[in-house]
Amino acid sequence: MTADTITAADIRINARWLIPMEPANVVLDHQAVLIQGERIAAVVSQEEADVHFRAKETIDLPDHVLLPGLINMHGHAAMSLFRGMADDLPLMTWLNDHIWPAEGAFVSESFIADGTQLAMAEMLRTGTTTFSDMYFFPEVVAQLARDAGMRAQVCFPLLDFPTPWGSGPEEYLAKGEEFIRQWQDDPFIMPAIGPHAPYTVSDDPLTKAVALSSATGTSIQIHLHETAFEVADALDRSGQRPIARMAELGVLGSTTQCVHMTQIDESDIELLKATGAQVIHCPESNLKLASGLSPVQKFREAGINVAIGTDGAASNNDLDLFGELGTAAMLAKVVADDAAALSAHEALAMATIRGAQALGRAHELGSLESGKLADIIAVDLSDPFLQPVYDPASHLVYSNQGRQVTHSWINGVPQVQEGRLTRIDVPDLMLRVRGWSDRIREQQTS
Ligand SMILES: CSC[C@H]1O[C@@H](n2cnc3c(O)ncnc32)[C@H](O)[C@@H]1O
Ligand SMILES: [Zn+2]
Repeated sequence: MTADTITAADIRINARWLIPMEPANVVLDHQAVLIQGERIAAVVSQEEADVHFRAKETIDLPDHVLLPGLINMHGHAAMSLFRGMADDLPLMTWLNDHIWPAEGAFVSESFIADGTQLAMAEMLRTGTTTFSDMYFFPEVVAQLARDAGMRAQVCFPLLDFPTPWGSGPEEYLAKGEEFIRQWQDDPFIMPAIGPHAPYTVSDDPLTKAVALSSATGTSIQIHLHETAFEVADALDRSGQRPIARMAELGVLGSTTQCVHMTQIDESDIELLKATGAQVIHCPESNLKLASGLSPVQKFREAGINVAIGTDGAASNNDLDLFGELGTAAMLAKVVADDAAALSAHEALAMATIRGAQALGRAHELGSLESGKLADIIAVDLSDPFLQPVYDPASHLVYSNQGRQVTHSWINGVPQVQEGRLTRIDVPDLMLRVRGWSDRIREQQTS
C-alpha cells in the first residue's frame, strides 16, 4: 500500500489492546479495526489507520481490549426460564424428576420464543456472538436468532420418545430434514442434528441421523460420556462403552461434536483422534450436576479440538462464557495436576478459534483478521477490580466477568453499545419472563 492510497471503511474501532487469536498468544497495543460491510477490512496500528483509511464512523475505546466474538458451543437456550428451578441434583434425577416433567408441562412455541430471547440477551450482553442450541421448536429458535442478528448453530432434537415437538424419531427426522433444507443456505443459521444422548436414542434413528448428516453436510451434536452412570450402565447392558457404539454406528467424524466427555480412557481418546471428532467442554454444568471431570489437557495433547459451552442456564446457572473460561482454566490445572495446563490464551482460544473450528467455520470466524466476518467484542478493563493491567488476556480469563463487555458487532452490525442491547426490547422481555416464572412457580407449589 502506498502513502497516497486511502481505503474507505464503514466503521473504525480504536482500542487500547487487541487479541487477534490468530496468530496465537499475541496481545497488540493501540490497534484499529476497520469494518467494511460484514467483514473486517484490516487490523492495523492506529498510526497506519490514520494514513490509509477513512471511516464513516469512528469509535474510540481507550481502556478496552478487542477480541473475536465468543462462541458458546453448547446450550439449551430456552431453559433459561428454568434457571434456579431445580438445583443441587445429579443429572438423571434432575432430568427425570424435574426437567422433563417441566418441559412436558410448559414447552410450547411461545415458551421457546421467550426463553430463547432471554438467553440471547444474556449471551449478547456477556460477549457471545455465536451460540449452539439443542432444543425443541428449532424453527422458532432459528427465526429468533436471525431476527436478532445473532449467529447460531441450531440442532433439531432427536430422541426415542415423544416431546412437545413431536411423537418420536420418525417425526423428528422428517421435521428435521425440512428444517435443514429451509435454513442450510442462511448466512447466520447453521442447522444441525441433535441426537440427545446414547441412552435416549436407539441405533436405528442414530443411523438415519448419520445418513441425513452425510446427505446434507450438516453437523451432529450429542451429549456423550456425561456421567460415570452413563458409561457403567452402557457397559452393563451391552458390554460396550457409549463412544464405541457411536463409532460403530458411524456417528463419530470431524463434523460431530461430543458434548461433556468426562469418564475417559485411552480407547476413547484413540476413537476421538482417529475420527477427528470435536469435544465440547461444559465445565460448570459438569461441576454443578457432579457429572465428572473432563481431561481437557489430555485431549489437547492428543491433537483433539476442544471448544467450550455453558450448557443450559438450568444446570450452570448462567450463560456468561467469560466466567466459564475462568472455571475451565482452573479446573484443567487441577485435573492435569499441572498449573501450566490451559493458559489464559489457550482458554480464550477455546471460546473463539476452537469454537469456529468445531463449527467448520474457522476460515471466516474466530479471529480478528482481514477478510473474516466482523464478529467483534470490546471489554472495558478500566474498573478497579481489573487494575493494574499487566496482561489483558489474564484479566479476561481469571478476573473478568462478562458484564464488562461494552460493545459487540455481529456481521459488522452493532449489537451491544455502551453496555446496552440494540436489538432486544429488554423491559418487554422482562414482563414476559415474569409471566412464565409466575406460572412455573404456581405449578410447582400446587
Ligand atoms: C434433545 S432436546 C435437549 C434435551 O436435553 C436436556 N438436557 C439439558 N441439559 C442436559 C444435560 O446436561 N445432559 C442431558 N440432557 C440435558 C433438555 O432438558 C432437553 O430435554
Ligand atoms: Zn446439554
